[in-house]
Amino acid sequence: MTWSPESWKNFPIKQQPTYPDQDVLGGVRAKLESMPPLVFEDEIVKLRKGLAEVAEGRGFLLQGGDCAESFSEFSEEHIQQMVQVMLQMAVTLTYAGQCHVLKIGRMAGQFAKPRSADMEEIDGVSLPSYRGDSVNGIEFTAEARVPDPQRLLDSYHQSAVTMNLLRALTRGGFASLRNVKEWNLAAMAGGPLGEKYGEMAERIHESLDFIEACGLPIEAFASLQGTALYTSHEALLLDYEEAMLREHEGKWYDLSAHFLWIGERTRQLDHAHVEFLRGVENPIGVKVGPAATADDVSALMDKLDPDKEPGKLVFITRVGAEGAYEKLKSLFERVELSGRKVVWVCDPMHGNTVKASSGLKTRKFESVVSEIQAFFKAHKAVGTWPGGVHLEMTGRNVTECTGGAYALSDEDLLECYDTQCDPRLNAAQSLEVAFLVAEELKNLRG
Ligand SMILES: O=C[C@H](O)[C@H](O)COP(=O)(O)O
Ligand SMILES: C=C(OP(=O)(O)O)C(=O)O
Ligand SMILES: [Mn+2]
Repeated sequence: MTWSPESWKNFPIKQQPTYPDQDVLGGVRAKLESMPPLVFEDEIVKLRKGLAEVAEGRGFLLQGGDCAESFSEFSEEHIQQMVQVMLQMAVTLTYAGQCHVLKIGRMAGQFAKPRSADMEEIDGVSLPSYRGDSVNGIEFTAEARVPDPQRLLDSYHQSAVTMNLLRALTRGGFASLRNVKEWNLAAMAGGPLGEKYGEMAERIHESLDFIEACGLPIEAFASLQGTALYTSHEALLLDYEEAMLREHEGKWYDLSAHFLWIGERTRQLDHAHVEFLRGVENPIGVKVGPAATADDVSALMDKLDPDKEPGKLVFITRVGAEGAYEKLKSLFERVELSGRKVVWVCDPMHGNTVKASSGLKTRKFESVVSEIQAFFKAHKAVGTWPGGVHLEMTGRNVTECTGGAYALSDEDLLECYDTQCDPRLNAAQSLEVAFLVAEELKNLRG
């Protein structure tokens, strides 16, 4: 069947809100269609080129951000801290891992959540689950949990403001490599990770002094003056995504973000999400869970990347630490046999969610690290390239995942557990992951 912006409507669809009034939704869709785009075609083309380099083994992708952005946690400080920790992680991977790094935030549009259960029960009261701020409210009341289309417009506006700030923060000044020492977050200062980073930043600073002393002014290198931080989210709400499509030279771009991914719960071949995303020019990610077979992966490649273009398709594996090596190896082998170049990214978060004694969702730092190590080991065995990591993280000093250099315990979780949905690595844990990944990259070369 031929693709059209609306062809997804002919397919079954999962994880969608049921809006009480379709006319209100229609009005919101029309309004979104008339809005300016959040990103531009040329940026998407540039990202695809960057991802093609990663697919060929000449770069590494760092993708990260909140599990769910929210209306209430929105502030300049929150965004700046997220950018800051991503800059710290990227420079760590570049310097210690000696690898060019492409950065994508789960930012400026990550508002919709697929859920394991349709209903949530507390003290015998059962209400529809919270599905992200672009769908309904997190408060446990019947009123808040009714899906409201106006929230799509609110999330569009918050994304636009976030985008504006991201562009300002990454264009120059703050993101210039000359500021490498200033990126060290206050929350980490004095701690083991802050110190480790500080020492590395000092060495980078000295290298820049040396280059300038050789007569090469740093200002002459655009790539050291600022950086590119692309945006991404799960393309879950297809009414929103369709309204953000724009046609350019006969091709369709989803201008709600640079990079879009299909979640583990909505990647069925004959369903609406795969249908919608097969028609857009953006690079596409697909989450790949523990039950995925090599046949599933193979069929997804045929459907989403029929022209076999490196940089188009990104598989984000999230199989869980247990048995990860064997599962991943069989997937990598199949793709290698097909002769295709896809980007393989490790999401060590979503297969490792457990319940703490308090009942809170958490993830153990050691499981996160173990899945990343299995990912690298399996790539080494097959001869394929470990293209990147995908993390749920924040620049704030939250207590949502246990373990790490500060050895957070189950009891510590209650101190600052702020997530809207899944537990995030805090700033120090995120940087610790970056140092460990840098080590893996170095070993791979060595
Ligand atoms: O972020 C991913 C999913 O939306 C999330 O893990 C689902 O959480 P749940 O299992 O609590 O519904
Ligand atoms: C929903 C998510 O993940 P998954 O589809 O892998 O469960 C996510 O990344 O927020
Ligand atoms: Mn999540």
